[in-house]
Order: sequence, then C-alpha cells, then structure tokens
Amino acid sequence: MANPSLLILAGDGIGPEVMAEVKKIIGWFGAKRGVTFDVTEDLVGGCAYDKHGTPLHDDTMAKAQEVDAVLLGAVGGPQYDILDFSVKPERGLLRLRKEMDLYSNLRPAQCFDALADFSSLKKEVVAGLDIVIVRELTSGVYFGEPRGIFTEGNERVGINTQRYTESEIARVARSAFELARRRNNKVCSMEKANVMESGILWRQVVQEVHDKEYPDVQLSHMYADAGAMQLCRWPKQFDVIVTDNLFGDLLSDAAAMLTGSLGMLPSASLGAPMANGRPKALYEPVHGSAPDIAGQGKANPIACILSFAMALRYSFDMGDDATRVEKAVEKVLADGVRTADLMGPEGGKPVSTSQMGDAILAALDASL
Ligand SMILES: NC(=O)C1=CN([C@@H]2O[C@H](COP(=O)(O)OP(=O)(O)OC[C@H]3O[C@@H](n4cnc5c(N)ncnc54)[C@H](O)[C@@H]3O)[C@@H](O)[C@H]2O)C=CC1
Ligand SMILES: CC(C)CC(=O)C(=O)O
Ligand SMILES: [Mg+2]
Repeated sequence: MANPSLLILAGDGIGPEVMAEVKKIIGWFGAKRGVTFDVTEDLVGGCAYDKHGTPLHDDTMAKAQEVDAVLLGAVGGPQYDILDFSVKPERGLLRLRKEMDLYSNLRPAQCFDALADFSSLKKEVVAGLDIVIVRELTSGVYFGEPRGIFTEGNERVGINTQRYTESEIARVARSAFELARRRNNKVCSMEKANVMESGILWRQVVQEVHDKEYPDVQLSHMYADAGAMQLCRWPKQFDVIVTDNLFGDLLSDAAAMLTGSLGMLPSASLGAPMANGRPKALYEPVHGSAPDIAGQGKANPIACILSFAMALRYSFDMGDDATRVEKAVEKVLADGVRTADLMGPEGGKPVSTSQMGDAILAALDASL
C-alpha cells in the first residue's frame, strides 16, 4: 500500500518555526513507529506571493487536491498590508478552504490539567474543559457576494454579504451532530436569529436536521453574543458548539484563552470523503503568523503539533497514535515545560520552540 501523503505549507511568520517541530514528529513516526509519510513542501501566503506574485500558486492548489492531507502553519504579516486585497496572504488560505470544500472546521478547546491555574479565568471554570467548536468554513460573510469597497455619492461604502444556503447549513450541522454522538451527545447552535435572516434560517435548518436525523442528540440554540458570554462564564456547560464562519472565528479565539494560550489550539478542516474514503482535510493551528514574536524562537508549537495529532485521528485512522501525541504534550506540560506564552506573572525560564518540540519527542520516546 502507498505511504500516506502530506503536503506541508508552513507559510509565514511563526508558521515555519512551529512546523519544524511537527516535521520532527513526522520523522519520529517513520523511525520509531514504522509509519512513513510521503511529504511534499510548498508555499502559501506571503512567501508564495514573494516568489510567484500570488498567495497560492495553481500548482500548489492542485497538489493540495491530490494528497491525503494538508498541514498548514500560518499566513500573513504586516509587510503585506500594502498589497491589493486579491493577493493578500490570507486569500491563499481562503482559496484552499473554498476549493477543497472544507466546510467543517473542528476547533477543540481542551484545558490540560497542568494549565488550569494559568488561564485568565478561575481554575474551577476551566479545569477539565473539553469542548469542540464546529465552525462552518466555506461560506457566510467571508465569501458572500456582493462584496467590495464601492463609491456611493461622495463617499465610500464597504460591503460584505452574509449568505447561507440550507444545504450549507445542513451539512455542517450533520458533522456537529455526528461528532456529538461520539462525545457527550450535546450540540449548542449559535447564530443571531434575533437580528439576521441568515440566522433565522440557520436555526430552522439545524433544528430540522436534528428532528429528522439526530433526535437522540440534545440540541440547544443560543444567540452568538450570549454564547460568547457563556463561554467565559461557564464553558463546561458546552460539548459541541456549531456556528457560522465569522462567529466561529471569533468564538474559537476567545475559547483559546480558556486553555491558557492561543498557542494551544489545533484545528481540523474537513470536507467530503475522497475516492480512498479519507475526507478532504487540512490541519492548522487556530493562531496566525504572530509577527510580534516571529523569528525569535518563542512560538509555542503545541497547537501545530496537536493539529498533526488530529490528522492522525481524522485522516489516517491512527487514533491511538493521536492519543499518544496528545499524552506526550500533556506529560511535558505536567513536567512544567513552558514556552513564553505559558509563563505566569511569577516568571520562570521559558523554553524555546525547538526545546518544546524536543521535550515532546522525548515524551513520545518514553511512551514506547
Ligand atoms: N490561519 C492563519 O493563517 C491565520 C492568520 N492570521 C494572520 O496572522 C497575522 C497576525 O494576526 P494576529 O491578529 O496578530 O493573530 P495571531 O494569532 O498571529 O497572534 C495573536 C497573539 O497571539 C500570540 N500567539 C499566536 N500564536 C502563538 C503561538 N503559537 N505561540 C505563542 N504566542 C502566539 C501572538 O504573539 C500575538 O500576540 C495577520 O496577518 C492575520 O491575518 C490570523 C489568524 C489565523
Ligand atoms: C483566513 C484567516 C486569516 C482567518 C482566521 O482568522 C481564521 O480562520 O482563524
Ligand atoms: Mg481566526
């Protein structure tokens, strides 16, 4: 059987720094577990623009469609602020999501015991937290037409359009219900049905899919602004949250702080099954390119490493090995190994990005 194939798009800023640690772990699986991945690397984002004048070359897009899974670091940076909107680094990532049709973005927020004291929320609020935000990723206001900056009379007007079809809502709702059935069987759907027609449709369709196909799953609805408040007040009331593209982007960054740092949150973006039965898939940390710390060896690689663990689970049916990686991260944190983003006001000596990766490798070795 052919080796599983991966396309690595490390991207910009801290993307290549955190991805270097994932590459070590991929190498570890070849050396110690006899699982060799066929890895191809390419450019996305600002670095692709620098080389090709576009944030995603057509050849790279074609490769992404062919491989079993894509691993992405991060894109963007202030040096690209002056570029025309159509070639900004972020457009490369959005094109990947859209053309691979990765409609279901799983963003787990799990608070490791060792970090329960570190969150900006009280320990009892976050200890043991384990929730997943399922964010719709290929539609909504990030893609709707019309869009643009136009002139009306003697002033400019910026327009984006929130647009959802019922089939787009139904398919992401199904993925949330399926996930809930494998967890604690609870879904909370978040929208703004009180002020947006797209929110009214969202609520109706989620309820219909539930009633027809998933009546066994406990479903609730919440306005997304109240949901943001409840995420901070008592996040453990949730199991799976399903929401649209924009609200999911905001709520997942907020959820990151329940876990201690944005550097901790992984994600899986999944689409329909391919001919080999694996879903179309891209795995990336929730964070961005962190220009404020890029190039300094300070970035926390855990979000990117946990994204690779999600690839093992969702693309390669290697759930035990995914758990092995997650346990290695847990062990390292329990041993007190911390990158700078995980240091409290009391200080201490943070480890570098590569030292964190090495500590996780050592924990993996110890797991054999
Ligand atoms: N998926 C992607 O590639 C994303 C790209 N971006 C892009 O990244 C650039 C910077 O955006 P920001 O709003 O600053 O968001 P960001 O997520 O890059 O950074 C926000 C804050 O979190 C910190 N941070 C993020 N990841 C970290 C890590 N692994 N370890 C330690 N600290 C970490 C940063 O230092 C910064 O203080 C922009 O160009 C933005 O468009 C933003 C979000 C997602
Ligand atoms: C295209 C990305 C920069 C948008 C974002 O913040 C995200 O998907 O988390
Ligand atoms: Mg975001």
